[in-house]
Amino acid sequence: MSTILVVNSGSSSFKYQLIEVESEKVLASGLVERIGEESGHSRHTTQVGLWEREVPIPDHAAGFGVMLEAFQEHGPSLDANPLAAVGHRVVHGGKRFHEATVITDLVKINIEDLEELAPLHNPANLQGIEAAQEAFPDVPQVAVFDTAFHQTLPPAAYTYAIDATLADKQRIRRYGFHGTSHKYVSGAAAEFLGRPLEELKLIVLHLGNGASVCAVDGGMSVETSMGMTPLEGLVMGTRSGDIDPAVLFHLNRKTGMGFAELDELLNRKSGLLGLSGHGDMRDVQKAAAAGDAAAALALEVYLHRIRGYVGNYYAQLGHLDAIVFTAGVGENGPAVRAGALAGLSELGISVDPVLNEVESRSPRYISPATSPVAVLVVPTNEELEIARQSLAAVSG
Ligand SMILES: Nc1ncnc2c1ncn2[C@@H]1O[C@H](COP(=O)(O)OP(=O)(O)O)[C@@H](O)[C@H]1O
Ligand SMILES: CC(=O)OP(=O)(O)O
Ligand SMILES: [Mg+2]
Repeated sequence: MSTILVVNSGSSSFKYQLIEVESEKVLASGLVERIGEESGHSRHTTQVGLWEREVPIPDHAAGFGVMLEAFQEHGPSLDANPLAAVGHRVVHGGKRFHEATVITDLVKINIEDLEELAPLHNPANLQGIEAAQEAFPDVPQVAVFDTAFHQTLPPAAYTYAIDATLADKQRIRRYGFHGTSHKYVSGAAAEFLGRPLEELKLIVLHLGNGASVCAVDGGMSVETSMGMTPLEGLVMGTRSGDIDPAVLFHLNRKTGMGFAELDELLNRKSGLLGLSGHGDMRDVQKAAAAGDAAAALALEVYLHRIRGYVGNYYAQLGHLDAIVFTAGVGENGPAVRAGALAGLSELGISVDPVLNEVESRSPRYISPATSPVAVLVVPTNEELEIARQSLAAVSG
């Protein structure tokens, strides 16, 4: 059995799982959050219990230390489960990385070089890698890139219509993100449908805090809504998604806001948060239900954007076998699923109101049995996919 520690470092938190890959057994999982705030929070879950701690966690290195202490105090022992690898989620791999890669100094330089393209994510990913190298100097570290699955995008999908020479020099093109999730979910959907992935045309809606859509043709990503950075596309918790770039010129001229402020505005103060004051979908729904007009509009904008992408990608694919919902909102938000696909029955897309309310951790249909296009909920498992790819990278 091969045990892999999977580390998913976010900007202010990280999640981890200790996974026995062949059996898909999760030996432990946890979360270290509110890194850099006055008081941090950690949770460690094993097969025998759950432990929580409130402690200041100044940075990701300290957060990694909190995780190691949890393993020491509550198990399972990392000596008894020697690690085959530590698998790291790395958000931006640029054009260079097509698959999971064993981390060398050169790979780290490349990840650092891409920080300017993913300022919320790559610096945190790198800190996680360095903390893991220090804690486990003899264990191979593997980077699994969010961008890798989208290396199959055709030029028509990844090219921005701007000066080609400048774009090339500055690495400006669309890369796409959440690839580990889109890949895992496509495979799991094919398995659930009992059909070869090679034959299927799918639209995957990854609706988490960050959110993106992917058109998957025969198992390959052919179009996706995030672009050069994870800012483009859908409305997200705090990110605007698509916006006319001239808004930025206008704000700069009118208010004097500089690039740092504009970056902060679109990445951290927009999306659901900017529209309603709430970045978490559950809070937006609660406020809308209580009659808050701003929250109701935020929901409408969110759903309108998804519906537009579904129509767009259906047209790009020319045929559609299934639409697949995944991630926090996609897996747990029946109202969002129904709202996003409302009015599409002429396209063969409908959601069954009873099936849509079923709560389950397993893949399931939410479309009526007679629907030409299947609509599914398939829970994502980025950690298992990272563990599988990490094992393949160190074995191959
Ligand atoms: N029952 C639910 N109904 C609607 N939204 C939910 C529900 N449970 C979780 N969510 C939403 O899922 C989002 C987080 O998704 P997740 O995939 O965990 O995000 P990330 O991994 O990007 O941090 C939050 O906006 C949260 O409100
Ligand atoms: C790439 C990205 O947006 O990731 P997340 O959803 O974890 O923020
Ligand atoms: Mg996520």
